[in-house]
Amino acid sequence: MLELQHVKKYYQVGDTLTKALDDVSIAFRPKEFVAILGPSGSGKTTMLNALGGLDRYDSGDMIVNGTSTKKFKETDWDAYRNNTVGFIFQSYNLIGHLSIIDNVEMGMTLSGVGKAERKQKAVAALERVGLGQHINKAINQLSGGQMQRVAIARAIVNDPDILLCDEPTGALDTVTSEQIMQLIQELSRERLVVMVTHNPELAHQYADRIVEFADGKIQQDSDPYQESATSSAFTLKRTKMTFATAIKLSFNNIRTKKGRTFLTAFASSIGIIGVAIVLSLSNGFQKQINDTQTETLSKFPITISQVTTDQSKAQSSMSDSDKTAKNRGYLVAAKDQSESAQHVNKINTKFLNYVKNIDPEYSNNIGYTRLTGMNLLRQVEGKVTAVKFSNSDGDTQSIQQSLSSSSGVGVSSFPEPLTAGKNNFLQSNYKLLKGAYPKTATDIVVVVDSKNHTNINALKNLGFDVKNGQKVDFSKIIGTTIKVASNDDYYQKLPSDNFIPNQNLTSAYNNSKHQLKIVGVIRAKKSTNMGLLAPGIAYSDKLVRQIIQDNKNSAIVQAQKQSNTNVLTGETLTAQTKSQLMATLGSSGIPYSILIYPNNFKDKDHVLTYLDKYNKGKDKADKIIYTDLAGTMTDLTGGLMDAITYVLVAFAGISLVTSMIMIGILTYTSVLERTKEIGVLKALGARKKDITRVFDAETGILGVGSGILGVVIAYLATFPINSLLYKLTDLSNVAQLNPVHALILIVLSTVLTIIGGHLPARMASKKDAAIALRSE
Ligand SMILES: Nc1ncnc2c1ncn2[C@@H]1O[C@H](COP(=O)(O)OP(=O)(O)OP(=O)(O)O)[C@@H](O)[C@H]1O
Repeated sequence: MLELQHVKKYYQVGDTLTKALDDVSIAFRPKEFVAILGPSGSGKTTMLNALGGLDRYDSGDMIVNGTSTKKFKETDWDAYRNNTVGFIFQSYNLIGHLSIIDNVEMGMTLSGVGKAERKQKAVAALERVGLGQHINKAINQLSGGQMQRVAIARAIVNDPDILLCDEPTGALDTVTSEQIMQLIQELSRERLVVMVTHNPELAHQYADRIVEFADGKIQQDSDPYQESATSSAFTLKRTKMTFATAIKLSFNNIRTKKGRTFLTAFASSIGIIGVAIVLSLSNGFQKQINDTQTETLSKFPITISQVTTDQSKAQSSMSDSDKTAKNRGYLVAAKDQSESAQHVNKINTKFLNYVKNIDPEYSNNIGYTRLTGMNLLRQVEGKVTAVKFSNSDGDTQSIQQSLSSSSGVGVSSFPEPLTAGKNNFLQSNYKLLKGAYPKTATDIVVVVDSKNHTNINALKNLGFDVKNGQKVDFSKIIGTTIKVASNDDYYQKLPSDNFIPNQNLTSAYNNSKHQLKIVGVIRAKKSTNMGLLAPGIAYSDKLVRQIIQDNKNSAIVQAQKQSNTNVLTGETLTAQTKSQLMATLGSSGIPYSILIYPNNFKDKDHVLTYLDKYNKGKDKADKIIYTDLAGTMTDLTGGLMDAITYVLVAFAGISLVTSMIMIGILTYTSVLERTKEIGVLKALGARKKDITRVFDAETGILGVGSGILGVVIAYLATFPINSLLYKLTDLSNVAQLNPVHALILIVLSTVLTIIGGHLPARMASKKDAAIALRSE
């Protein structure tokens, strides 16, 4: 039934050659009890391992049931060990972290026997070896003899044809040894039993046949057997461990080392914690920024100025500014960078009408800044005095004006809604501190900042006698009236054809058609945050339009139109300064800049699309370039946030890799620790793949565990982080862990740890079963 033919197995270690099996030929009967005797190191175990398919030999052949094993593949050997052979070892080789039943069932589990059948067979085998009453004990609660009985039950549960025993009583006392020998003798009535022993008495007492070994050779055989050439069909049932079994094995193993596993999972979760916190913070900050943007930046208008900067040109010139050209022996006369990026927007009536036709659903407020001067007169202590709406004490006005007209911040005229009653700019952005919101074109308001300050120059320029820091009661200001004189009343023509302000302002004052009145004091709402209107006086654009209407055909405008010198000062004018002066005098309805206030952040896109449509098919020079300050800021902060996140995630990622290496080391340790178990599993017929699977399952469990642990810790950490951030920055709930990120991180942790543990797992699977079993 089993035969070795000229089997040789040599070990070459350094210079010494050990002939563990030196041309061994021996045949066994299907049912007999063979004892192998011999001195230590004579090759007994080597032969037993060869018979059990645990170890390969250098030459010769083994015949099983008339079939040569020369053509056996790895999986055939696995199946052979699983179906045909049962092993009993001196040191029992039970898997400590599994129950008695699980140990006995393992071989069947590997060959895919169903659960009920497994249980029934395992219980029967345990009863057979006399352990029926101890089934529920843990392995470490059993005596040596009982453990050996479990091992015997495990060996015979699959009813193998061959039982191989390597000094089964070597570790047992005399009485127990006798019992075990009786049991083995009983089993040999149904099958072939080959037992290696050092004990000649026991061998002679129980065995049917004694084979004596020395120096790798059979010295004596008490009952040799000649195998007749039978060739009965010999089929092997393939083994295959299910993933569930792998998980169960690993899970049980992990359970026996709870403390260590927890520490490892915690240590390797630090990477995940790092990444999760970084992500949740950047997530939260981005959200905060977005909220602030939608809330505050949406209040920023889209501005269209007569002179603007072409951002695309400005940027491209910036990016190649660091390239140094070679000395070519000439220089280039070139425009200044900012000048060459300058674009003149041809704002004309057609474009003004286009803007006016914007859908009020998207933007209901359109403001204008104009250069138009107003001839303001006020009666201060009975005397008519020229006053002005201005925040400056000198002539710096124009710089401030052009700045505010291109950014939309700090302007003095407020837009009136396209559709009344809806989305009113003043009412939605400004709080009334006293008085009333303006109703008519001649109603003006005083704007104060969050500290209730207003610009002192604005008050001084209106004829109020105030000192820095002086408190002025609302009642002193509200109700103040100012008159607007027409150009014709305000300016008088000299015989020299030049104009000067009228000496008799009283008649101009009395002739005035427009009486302005300060009706209220307003302050930007908290949610607005942004001083769109400069502290000081704010008036409606409608007022300015009326003044332009009045002055368009005034004498001074007519005269200035004809002349290339300033009709007030006699200065020579360039085309540009002339048109500026004309605008100041109120000659044209074309504003210096247009400010479009979108109703909210989302509507801004619609507004931009609407503006882009105007440019379609137009020449570059005829295009209208707008400035979207809010958009520029959004892009900037978004990009910045992304960059910071990438850097931080990269740092945290390093600790992820560290975790991965750690898991690798841990799996390696585990492989070393479980070498014996690997040997046992192989002896039971586990394939290489199955062994890999067991360790992959273990690292998988560890990966999922550390991923979940990391995510949970990171989630818990967001609470103290948030309360700290709240104390520091007043921002609430900044750190927010995105569930999708959490899930991705768990998957990532699992994948990384499996990768980290896979190499040691592969190593484990390649371990030589015979060597693994010899390990202590
Ligand atoms: N992996 C190995 N590498 C080198 N030599 C080995 C290896 N395994 C076994 N040997 C040698 O092969 C010889 C036979 O060993 P084996 O274990 O088969 O002897 P044994 O008769 O079973 O000894 P014992 O009764 O002490 O268990 C010994 O000299 C041993 O040192």
